[in-house]
Amino acid sequence: MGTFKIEGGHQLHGEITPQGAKNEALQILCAVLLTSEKVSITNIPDIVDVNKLISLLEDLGVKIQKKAQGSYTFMADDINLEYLQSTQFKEDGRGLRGSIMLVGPLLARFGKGYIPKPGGDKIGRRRLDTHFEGFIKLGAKFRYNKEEHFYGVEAKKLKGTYMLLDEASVTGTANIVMAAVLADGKTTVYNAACEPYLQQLCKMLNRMGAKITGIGSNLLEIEGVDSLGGTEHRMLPDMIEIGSWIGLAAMTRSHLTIKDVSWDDLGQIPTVFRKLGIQLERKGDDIVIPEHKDGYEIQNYIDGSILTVADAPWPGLTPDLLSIILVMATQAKGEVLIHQKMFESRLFFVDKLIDMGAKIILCDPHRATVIGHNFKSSLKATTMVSPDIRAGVSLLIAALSAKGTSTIHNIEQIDRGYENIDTRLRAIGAKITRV
Ligand SMILES: CC(=O)N[C@H]1[C@@H](OP(=O)(O)OP(=O)(O)OC[C@H]2O[C@@H](n3ccc(=O)[nH]c3=O)[C@H](O)[C@@H]2O)O[C@H](CO)[C@@H](O)[C@@H]1O
Ligand SMILES: C=C(OP(=O)(O)O)C(=O)O
Repeated sequence: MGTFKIEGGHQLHGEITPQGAKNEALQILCAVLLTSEKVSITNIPDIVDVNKLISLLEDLGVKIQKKAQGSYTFMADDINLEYLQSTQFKEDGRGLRGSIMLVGPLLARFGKGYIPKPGGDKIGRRRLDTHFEGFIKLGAKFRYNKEEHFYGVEAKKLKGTYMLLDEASVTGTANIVMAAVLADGKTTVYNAACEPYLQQLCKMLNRMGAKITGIGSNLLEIEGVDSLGGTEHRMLPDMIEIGSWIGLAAMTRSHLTIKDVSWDDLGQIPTVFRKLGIQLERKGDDIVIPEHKDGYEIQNYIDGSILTVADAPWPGLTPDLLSIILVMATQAKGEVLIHQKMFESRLFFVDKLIDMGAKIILCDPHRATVIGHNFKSSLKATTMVSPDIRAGVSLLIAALSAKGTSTIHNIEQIDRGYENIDTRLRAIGAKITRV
């Protein structure tokens, strides 16, 4: 178990460049299986989950060349389908959530796709019904081995159809779209998820020869084609990392510039931070956060009632930023209700913040009320364990703002999604070491 030691209470300064988007990378990498031609991808983040997926692709027989940091070519012209039945695949496939998106492309191109119950954050139930109901609608036969938690779908040829998803699942929509692009005829997917990750995936598939319309909406129409070709793709900056750096700047009252953020793809994110009192300036494509010398004040609603920050499928606020917003609110002036609607176990980490002196009432597993200190009292350093990727980063931000030296164990959870976070934090003045 890896550990960070953090000496908190220091102001940070300088520029930070966000990595490529983790959740986009996981979709895009799976899509290379849809063609035998070369696919070149840049801005791939060097993080544990992505590297695990690249190694799964390699084990499947994909030829991979690293051209430079974050830049790779992939060629899936000789796939070893037997690997999918191996014990190694049953082990490695469960190492991350994103591996589930291997199924759609494999089913579409090779007529079969298998996956062990995938891993990812332990943040509540994470069902896969939407994915498999979609494949079944496209004509696939489904089986599930309960003992091994091993899922399988098979079909000689998928057939386009209409489907109304039971929920706007991000990875579910990606999986279904990747299956439908090679199906016979037209598929309509209603209640589709439409995060920038998915918009990027659909645009890439269209460049490969797919015929997808409705990109960015919750109604996708996909006219099946016989085959797809190679392409080039560049990952967007990671909007969750961008939100994390905004939270960090606020809590440490630092002047930070976040470079090349792709503002137009950030949706609600800047607006929500502004409602929490954070000043964000747009300079070209950068976000500049000035030093908040006098703190930041949470806005109430027009009628004077307390602000609620809740997650919702895109274009609502992503659930992946709620833990960061919650930690930031602990030093705001005012109160806010954080409502994590999607996941059941993502707010339990507030216990640690309470130990550190934060004023939080956990109302139930989904809701927490935060009463900010307005920097009148700082958080106290402590020892903690990172329970999941976003809670881990939130605790790290809390530790960087706290008085004294904190210890965070299980930092593998943070490394799953943040590239060289300690090195990048040291470059802006943080006192953090990996032990
Ligand atoms: C690898 C990857 O891309 N992971 C992201 C992806 O996970 P993932 O694709 O696994 O998440 P889903 O979109 O399937 O759903 C997440 C959770 O939200 C619930 N749900 C979903 C849609 C909906 O309309 N109502 C609803 O309640 C689901 O039941 C589930 O518990 O999307 C999540 C939701 O943005 C993010 O937290 C994850 O970081
Ligand atoms: C929940 C997350 O990731 P995953 O779906 O990979 O567990 C996340 O990125 O916040």
